[in-house]
Amino acid sequence: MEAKEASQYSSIIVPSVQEMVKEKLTTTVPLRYVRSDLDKGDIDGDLRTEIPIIDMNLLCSLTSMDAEIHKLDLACKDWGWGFFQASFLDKLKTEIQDFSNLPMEEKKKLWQQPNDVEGFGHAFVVSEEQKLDWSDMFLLVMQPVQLRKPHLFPKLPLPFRDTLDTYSAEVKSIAKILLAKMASALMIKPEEMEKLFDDELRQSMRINYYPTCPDPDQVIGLPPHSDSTGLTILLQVNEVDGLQIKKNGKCVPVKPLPNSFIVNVGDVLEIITNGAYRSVEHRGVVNSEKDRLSVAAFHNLGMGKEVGPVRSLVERQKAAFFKSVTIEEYFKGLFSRKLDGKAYLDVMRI
Ligand SMILES: O=C(O)CCC(=O)C(=O)O
Ligand SMILES: [Fe+2]
Repeated sequence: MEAKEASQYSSIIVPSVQEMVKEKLTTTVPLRYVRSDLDKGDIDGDLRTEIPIIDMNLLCSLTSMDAEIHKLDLACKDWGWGFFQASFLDKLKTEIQDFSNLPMEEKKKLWQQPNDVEGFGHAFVVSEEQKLDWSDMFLLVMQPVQLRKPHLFPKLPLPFRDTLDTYSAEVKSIAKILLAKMASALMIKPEEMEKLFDDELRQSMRINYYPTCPDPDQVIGLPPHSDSTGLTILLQVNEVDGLQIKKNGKCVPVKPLPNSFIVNVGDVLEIITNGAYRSVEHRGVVNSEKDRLSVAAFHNLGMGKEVGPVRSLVERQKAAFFKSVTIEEYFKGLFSRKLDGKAYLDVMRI
């Protein structure tokens, strides 16, 4: 029942950009990828625009907890983003690279099926006329484990399958720690947050592959969007630039830092915190020299949970700024649209 519901979300099957570039099927950009519809954005070249770095060790130690929670709190209010230190994930990175370079006949076995968004392919393609992104993705629901698709997860090559399994459990526990600290900073009752992100919490992994492009200014790797999740933990796999976030109307490039993740407040957390924390718009740009890889772990509410501002905040602020809907309704609406900045959040606004 649950797995069936999950597979109702789908996206129109599109060509693999990686294949197109590798097979030299194109030396110019096909029209469907030319994004004259998008604003190129003003790049913020000011080196003082520094993304806050949160130290996970400090955050979790009792003595200096207050200062680091305050930093985390400010980062979420002001940016929707932050970094924290973590052990270096060499093995995972190498295995993701190898996985992305599997021969096409192997990848085809893991391709999206009709009426399902999981597997290799793309998401948010809802019409044959729609412009396409200069990227390929591989999407997989990892948690709760009973929602792993039998035709996908068990078919992943070893040792990548085991590495991804371990990574999944680790980032899930990091996400839970961060959510608990955020609840504490906002004076949300701990049990309210715990109940929302309990053992049923859904974690999806999205591996993004951005091939080189003969004319990078004409295309977009991933259009401006905010993540439609609670919390995203993003790893820039091969340390190639390409991620940009929007801050005060300008695009700020996010340099990949070794030993760090990017933590991203998603729309669902903005709703839950009644707007106290803001999801941030970001995009992926490509270049003509180096392929780029990233892996995003999205953490969301489990089946049957309600997305809406938590009671303790609504009581204190005496108003709810967002509607409450079931997570199923929320996703049905989301996947029937193309990615468009923070537009879907406005649909939820009261
Ligand atoms: O590739 C990146 O750095 C960003 C990926 C992203 O925004 C996403 O998967 O939602
Ligand atoms: Fe994103």
